[in-house]
Amino acid sequence: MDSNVESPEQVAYRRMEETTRRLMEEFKLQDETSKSRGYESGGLKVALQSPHELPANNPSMIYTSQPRGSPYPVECLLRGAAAKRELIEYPDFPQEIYRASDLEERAYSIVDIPGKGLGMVAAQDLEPGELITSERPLLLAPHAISSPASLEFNDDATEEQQQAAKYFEADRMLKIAYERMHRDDQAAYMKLHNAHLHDGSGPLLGVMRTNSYGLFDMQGDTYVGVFNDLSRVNHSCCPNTDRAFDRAALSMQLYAVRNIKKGEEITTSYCNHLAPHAARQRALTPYGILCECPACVEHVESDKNRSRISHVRNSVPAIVKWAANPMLPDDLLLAPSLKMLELLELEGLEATPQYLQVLYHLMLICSALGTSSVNPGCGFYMEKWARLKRWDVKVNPAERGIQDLEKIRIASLVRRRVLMGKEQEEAAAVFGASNPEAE
Ligand SMILES: C[S@@+](CC[C@H](N)C(=O)[O-])C[C@H]1O[C@@H](n2cnc3c(N)ncnc32)[C@H](O)[C@@H]1O
Repeated sequence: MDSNVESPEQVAYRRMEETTRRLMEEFKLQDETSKSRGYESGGLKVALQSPHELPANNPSMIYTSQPRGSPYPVECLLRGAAAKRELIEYPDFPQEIYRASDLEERAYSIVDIPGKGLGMVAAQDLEPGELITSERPLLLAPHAISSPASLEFNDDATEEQQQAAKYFEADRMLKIAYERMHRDDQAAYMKLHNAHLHDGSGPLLGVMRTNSYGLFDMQGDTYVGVFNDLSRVNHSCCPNTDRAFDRAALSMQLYAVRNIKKGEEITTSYCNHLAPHAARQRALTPYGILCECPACVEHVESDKNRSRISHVRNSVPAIVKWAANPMLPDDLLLAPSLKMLELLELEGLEATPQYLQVLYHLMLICSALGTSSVNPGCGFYMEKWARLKRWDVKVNPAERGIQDLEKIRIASLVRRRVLMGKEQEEAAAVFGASNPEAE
């Protein structure tokens, strides 16, 4: 190899040094902590003490590799001692995970995708709910790092100067974290795509802004992470996967939300993909993406469909009322729910809460109607729902599902007029005297 040719990492380092020099000159900075003529930074005190020795309201940035002692740690940049404490005191933290590269067979590979750079494709057929990979970030930091609140500006500082100073400070903070990272992780970070080469972001911030996913909220900050493989997944407004962050293992899980064929591209959403086309395009512009997914190509029709879908609400109380009232037709809720499911699948919106909500409604409706009268029946929708719902980190799906199913079971007995003595009492307790069957 020609030794005069710079590697991508060397180019990135050189650019980082150039940016640093230019900004040091522009703001007359003497060293990292000195006061400049244009602005003063209070954000760069580095705390190396144990979090237990620092007061909870200590504003210093904490640089820490977590989980400590793990062969596969995450370089974390945390805002204050309380944030570090909250991170490491999370229930069951730390759970160890495998690196995808340690596994003999991976469910995906990273390849060139025409017009999109690199991307992830399925190395095998995948089913809805199937885990594709679980990966720890290379670097974790507060989302708001690119606008440090601790900067104070002179009155005559222009907006442009203020923006440049914010990006500069952010890159300096990221540089400290970067220098603590393992060499392999540094190289992997620098190889990632940077869509912010010309807007004043330093190279580390540019990579972070291009490749990070939101992970969780802690102490009023949203934390984001940059990944080695997961950051290679390209965007689609009809994504075939969804993501869930496991805090105990400090890792992001990527799972299929519909059938994915071997060789098919694996996609995720970088924005609110239920929003109208124009809003999505605005959100994707900083990534340099002109999305050509089916929803963007046919955006007039798709916007109408997505607007209808965005109005899907929790209808469990209405379903229970219908189930307990035999005067109402059997297909009152079944037909519109089936149509809504079809629309969601047509739009490729399986990675939305609305999809789960409609599957759940169908599960309850079919349960009330009895398995024999509906095809494919309650079990079919329940299985689909449960496969995706198990990734929901917020709710214990088993508990909620069982409670609602119990209500529906009683309501459907009312509907089918097959109530026994004890069930009549239960129905009276659930539906009160307004229910003719329970009186
Ligand atoms: C997080 S990276 C994804 C991996 C990237 N393709 C790479 O080569 O490393 C985001 C960048 O990928 C490209 N990208 C992602 N989704 C795209 C899409 N739907 N169409 C075109 N380019 C896309 C854009 O250049 C974007 O800035």
